[in-house]
Amino acid sequence: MAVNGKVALVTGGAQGIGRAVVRTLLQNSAKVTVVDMNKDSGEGSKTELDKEFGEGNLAFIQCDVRDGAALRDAFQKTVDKFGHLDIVINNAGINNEKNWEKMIEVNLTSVIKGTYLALEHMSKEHGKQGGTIINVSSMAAFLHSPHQPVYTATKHGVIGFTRVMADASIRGDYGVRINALCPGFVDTPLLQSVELEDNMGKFVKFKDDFKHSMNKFGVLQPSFIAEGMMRLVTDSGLNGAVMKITCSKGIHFHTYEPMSV
Ligand SMILES: NC(=O)C1=CN([C@@H]2O[C@H](COP(=O)(O)OP(=O)(O)OC[C@H]3O[C@@H](n4cnc5c(N)ncnc54)[C@H](O)[C@@H]3O)[C@@H](O)[C@H]2O)C=CC1
Ligand SMILES: CC/C=C\C[C@H](O)/C=C/C=C\C=C\C=C\C(=O)[C@@H](O)C/C=C\CCC(=O)O
Repeated sequence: MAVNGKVALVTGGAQGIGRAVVRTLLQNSAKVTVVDMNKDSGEGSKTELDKEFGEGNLAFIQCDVRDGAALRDAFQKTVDKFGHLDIVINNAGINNEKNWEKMIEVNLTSVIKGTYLALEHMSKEHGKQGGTIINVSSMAAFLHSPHQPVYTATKHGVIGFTRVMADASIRGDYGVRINALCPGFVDTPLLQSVELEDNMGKFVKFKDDFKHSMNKFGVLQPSFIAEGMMRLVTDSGLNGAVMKITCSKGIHFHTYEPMSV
């Protein structure tokens, strides 16, 4: 899929990885809606990006992705404003082992909601033109560690859900490619949460292990993750692939044993 002229919706797009991919999409002449709960970051980011790429290419909608009605409304407003929808990146996520029920709502339940809403606006089963969905997981799903039990569970869930939906898209002829993306450690504000008892709860005592892993495996830049996302958007042969992005191997894909019949 060429990106110029396409319409994208990015959750959690006001900062970090999401902001990096929003900027890359705008660089490639896409129209973008940023859906984020942080009004100040969202409006600040829009002001900066409007200066760089001109007004009329970027919309910001303040929305907590856990609010299903508000998320549905954000998708509809995007189609009303830009005419259609082609790319959805379910990126919003948190690290909060203390309020782990909230974390499941953000990191997994809202990714499921975002995927189903994306299909309503893109799938041929709804008479639409097709598109691409990227659901953001993590390398935490492959290299578990003792301090993020529920975060790890949510990221495993994103992969499992995404792979099944990619199969459903083939069988149902949705015309929509659906991928999971698993970054290693990335230099964003999220990483700071590992130091905080408010986020880590009783697991904060393991923070030195986490920092050891960061030192061992390295920390990536958000722009490199955006590069991986753009490859998933533009390469039509990747439906269902699980992309991994690490310092050691760069952009690569997880290989699964073929299912025995
Ligand atoms: N930073 C890292 O090391 C890694 C991050 N990830 C994942 O990448 C995604 C993005 O993370 P980062 O950019 O690092 O985080 P970040 O904390 O820098 O940015 C997350 C954005 O999502 C927004 N957000 C959070 N909860 C929300 C909600 N309920 N509704 C709407 N917006 C909400 C925040 O306001 C923020 O703008 C997350 O899913 C995270 O789990 C995956 C692997 C590594
Ligand atoms: C407080 C921040 C919260 C979450 C950040 C992030 O989501 C957590 C990441 C957790 C683990 C990252 C692991 C990174 C691993 C690598 O970079 C690999 O090079 C390690 C080598 C092999 C992994 C096994 C495999 O590839 O299957």
